[in-house]
Amino acid sequence: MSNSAQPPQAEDFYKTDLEGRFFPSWTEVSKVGEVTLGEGQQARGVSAQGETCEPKTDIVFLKVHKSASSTVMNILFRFGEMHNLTFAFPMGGGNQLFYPHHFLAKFVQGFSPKSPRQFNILCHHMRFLRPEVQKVVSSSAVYFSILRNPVQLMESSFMYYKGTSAFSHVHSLEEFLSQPYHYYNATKSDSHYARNLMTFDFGFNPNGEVSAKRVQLMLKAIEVSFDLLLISEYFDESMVLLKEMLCWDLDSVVSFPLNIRDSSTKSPLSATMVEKIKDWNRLDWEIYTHFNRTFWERIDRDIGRERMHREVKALRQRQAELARTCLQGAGSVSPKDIKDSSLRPLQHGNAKILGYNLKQGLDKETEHVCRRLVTPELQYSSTLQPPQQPKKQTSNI
Ligand SMILES: Nc1ncnc2c1ncn2[C@@H]1O[C@H](COP(=O)(O)OS(=O)(=O)O)[C@@H](OP(=O)(O)O)[C@H]1O
Repeated sequence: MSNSAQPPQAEDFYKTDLEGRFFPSWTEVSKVGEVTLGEGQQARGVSAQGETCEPKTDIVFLKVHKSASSTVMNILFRFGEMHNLTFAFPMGGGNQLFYPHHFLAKFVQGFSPKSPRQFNILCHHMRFLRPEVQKVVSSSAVYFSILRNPVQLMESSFMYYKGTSAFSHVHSLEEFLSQPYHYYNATKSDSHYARNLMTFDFGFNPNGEVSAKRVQLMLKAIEVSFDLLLISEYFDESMVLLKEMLCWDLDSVVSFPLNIRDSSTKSPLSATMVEKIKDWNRLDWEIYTHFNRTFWERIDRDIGRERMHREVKALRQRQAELARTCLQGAGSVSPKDIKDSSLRPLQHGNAKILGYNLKQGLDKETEHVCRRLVTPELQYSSTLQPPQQPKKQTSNI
């Protein structure tokens, strides 16, 4: 990651640890050897401070595109399945809540204004609209989302949404950035994939003017609605914050990265391109830099960096242990090498999305746990979804 792509606050936290490690985190940690159960193994129902707390089961997760949100969703699917929680599935059997429309309660399977219903977990892709969301969850629900550096987000989005109107006529992201208004038409229904995608997913206008006042209003509105904003560049730290907020144990937030791209479909970004992407996505940049700062302030306030370091270490050790138990080889594999077709993730645009092979000969219970960890979003969602009307939406974009 280019330094100039990174806002100030996030860089200095055990830098060397993070620089060498992005994917797959367990390959490095697995060298550590023995797995010890540290503070991270807090029993469910007991907070890190030793006070009792009730695990939270009413949850709204705004699944922001291209921000590691499928990995978070897998965590929610596993927790919900294990604890028999209800999910707000999209009506008609689709995978998205009629995105890119603003969310409406009636998009949820089983909800109708005449017989309103509340669900435990709302986590499928949607464009956020708080008053409508509030109709389908408890008033005590916890709201959270995840953000990603808009520079890397756009590079990912360009490859994944290569077929959309703004990107389909250019050969490279560089070409698009050389004259974006030539290719970008804000009135097209898929233009949001090309500019301020986070701003759009939070429900705001991605083409709005960037005045200080407007930015402040947007940040305030997000702050009022969301209890926690995770940062995908600091995924493990995010999981520690999440488990603390939800009063869950460490095992509940362990994951393998999902929906990850093969490096052959990633493009290097020059310093000039980084600056252009920041300018082009100015609203996203404002959101990201603000909540990246408050993320670290929250860690300092609630956990402290030393304890965070220990918790992250425990989490990575647990992931390494699970990887050794569950996976063939060192980690993710190319889609053509995934032996079990039910574990093959959706391939989209120009992105090559990696997956996993499970070890052979696992006992039934272990196989179940391992399979769930690596089941791609669409397959997992279908498994959990009760039988319903013929499908209306099918794609993952
Ligand atoms: N654990 C973890 N930490 C950091 N980053 C992660 C993690 N898991 C997934 N990813 C990266 O997230 C990108 C996919 O995001 P989404 O799952 O939100 O995409 S989607 O909108 O649902 O298609 C995708 O980014 P790109 O590889 O750059 O495309 C993934 O690599």
